[in-house]
Amino acid sequence: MPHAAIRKLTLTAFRSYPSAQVSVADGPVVLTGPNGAGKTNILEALSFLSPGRGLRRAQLGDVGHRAPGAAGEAPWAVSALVDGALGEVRLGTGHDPAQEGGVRRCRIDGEGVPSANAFLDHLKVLWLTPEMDGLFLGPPGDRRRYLDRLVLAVDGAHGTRVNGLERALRSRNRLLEENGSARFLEAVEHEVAELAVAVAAARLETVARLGAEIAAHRDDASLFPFAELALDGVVERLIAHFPALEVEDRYRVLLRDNRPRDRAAGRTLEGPHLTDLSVSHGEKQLPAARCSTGEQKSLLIGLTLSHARLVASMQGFSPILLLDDVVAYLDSARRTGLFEALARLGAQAWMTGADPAAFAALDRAERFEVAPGTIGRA
Ligand SMILES: Nc1ncnc2c1ncn2[C@@H]1O[C@H](COP(=O)(O)OP(=O)(O)OP(=O)(O)O)[C@@H](O)[C@H]1O
Repeated sequence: MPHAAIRKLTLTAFRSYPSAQVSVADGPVVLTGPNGAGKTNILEALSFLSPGRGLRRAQLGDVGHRAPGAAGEAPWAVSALVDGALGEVRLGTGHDPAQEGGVRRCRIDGEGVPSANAFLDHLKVLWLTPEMDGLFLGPPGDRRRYLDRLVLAVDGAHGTRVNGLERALRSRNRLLEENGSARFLEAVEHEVAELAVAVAAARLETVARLGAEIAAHRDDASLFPFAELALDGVVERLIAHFPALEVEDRYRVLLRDNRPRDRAAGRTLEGPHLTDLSVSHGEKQLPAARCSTGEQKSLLIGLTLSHARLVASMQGFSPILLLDDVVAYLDSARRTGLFEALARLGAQAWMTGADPAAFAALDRAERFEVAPGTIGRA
């Protein structure tokens, strides 16, 4: 299967790098170096080649390089020469606090584009980071965000839908607070319901596709357990029982009936903005939250691989995978299993770790040594 590949990455005033450049023939790419050297910063730069706030969910003003003792926010930029789904392209993104306020600027071959959504036509970037280890034990909001990233990689319009729903809900909450007229409330609830059904339906569709992808590869799940996924939310339940048009009507009635309760609470208490993604260990039939730490981590690796396969089969093009500190944790059989799975997937994977020995079994890798502020071939 053809795959997206970063050929050259250029960082300007990005995190610990005043400036840096990495050229890669194809990959996989291994970044090693001591703790705090700047390995994750490179993956974060690559994660800005997709919509959103990157793999750290950073504030744009925190990303610019700050010399020791320097104050204020610095402008930063990431530029990448990419072999993407539509051929070779240069993607650029960055932020200048003096000019753009809270907006990340994006360019394709030097031409400004409205947002990083436009990058999705060229490549998808998926990631797994140590911060995600707590996903199954953390608040539903984290799982919802994770779910929406899963959906976004296969359905580029999903981010716009989710943002639209959030905006419409804010309008409804404001109208409730200000005792707005019933006519205005009805109009905004109409919009909320329409977007809510679209968001829930897109999530359900991706979860179903991902479930089918996981089921198709269940037999190779001995190293990374297979997950069972379900969505827990009011609109998702309605979709399971009623035709789409009726779901919208029923949710609108629910919103109308809930007005006094929601006004008192200061927010909308039911809807897809509160949906949870439930994940279980398929073989053990155990909720992921009750699995061991190692099992939870393996479940996430299995999910990441399945998602990458789904994205590849839907786009006919493998995504870029960013695996931060994933390999060191695995025993040698699982390391080899992961390397083999990545090779089968044919995706360009960027992997980090403090110890180069953890990547010894990886064939054909391009290896880089990272030290504070610099990156060079190992
Ligand atoms: N805006 C910034 N300006 C300058 N340096 C920064 C900025 N943001 C983060 N850093 C520095 O980047 C370093 C962390 O880099 P990074 O997280 O990439 O390390 P790492 O190599 O992945 O480490 P580990 O192996 O511990 O995960 C820290 O020393 C931090 O101070």
